[in-house]
Amino acid sequence: MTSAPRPDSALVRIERVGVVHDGAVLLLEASAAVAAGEVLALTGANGTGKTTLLRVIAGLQAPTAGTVAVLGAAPDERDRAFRAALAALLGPPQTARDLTVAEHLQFIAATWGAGTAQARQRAEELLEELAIAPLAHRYPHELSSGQSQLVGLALTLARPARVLLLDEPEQRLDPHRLGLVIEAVRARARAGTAVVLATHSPRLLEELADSRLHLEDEA
Ligand SMILES: Nc1ncnc2c1ncn2[C@@H]1O[C@H](COP(=O)(O)OP(=O)(O)OP(=O)(O)O)[C@@H](O)[C@H]1O
Repeated sequence: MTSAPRPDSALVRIERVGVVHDGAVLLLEASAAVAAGEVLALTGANGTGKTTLLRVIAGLQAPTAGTVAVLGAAPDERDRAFRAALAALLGPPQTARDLTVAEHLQFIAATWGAGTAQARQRAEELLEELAIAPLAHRYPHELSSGQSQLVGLALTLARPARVLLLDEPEQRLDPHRLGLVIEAVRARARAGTAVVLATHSPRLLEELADSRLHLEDEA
């Protein structure tokens, strides 16, 4: 009797993924697998390809070598099922000048199926979780850089996600706020989300990461 092939338990699998652009190496070959509930940290010096690898997993950049699978399929940014499975904070999020922070959060929740009351509640929960409730009625251009980072994270966490990608979530955060972010990401992982994050923060690495992929420059 032949047994059926076992489904891949990894929500994210990258195999020998590399990116070359105009003759320049953006990312040397990288391989990793991330299961539900796991946090993989990408580390390495500036310019070793951490953001590039996150962009590849998010379907924003095609690899020039190797393969990447998210929930068993190649990333497709325009596929709604893929968009419903993956949330990413890669640089400042796009925001609308005429919507407050709370309205942005409600809008995202409503986009993904929440009714009005539920969307409002979801927004309040995220604002509380990241201690940014006092910013609820600010517009995006009325925030400090650290506050913008927290709001960007809240907007990302407002999306449904079995896979969460974060590029240096520690940026511009004070130690207390960084602790809140670590808690928030840990809670998502405990709920079964696979997390891939790039970081230069020893604390984040120590407190959050289950595994680490260290990227190197071209020798
Ligand atoms: N649009 C682009 N065109 C050409 N080269 C690029 C482009 N974006 C990034 N690179 C190059 O790709 C390499 C990897 O950049 P990437 O942003 O992925 O590094 P990183 O590890 O995230 O760096 P950091 O720690 O500074 O954030 C770098 O050498 C960078 O100069």
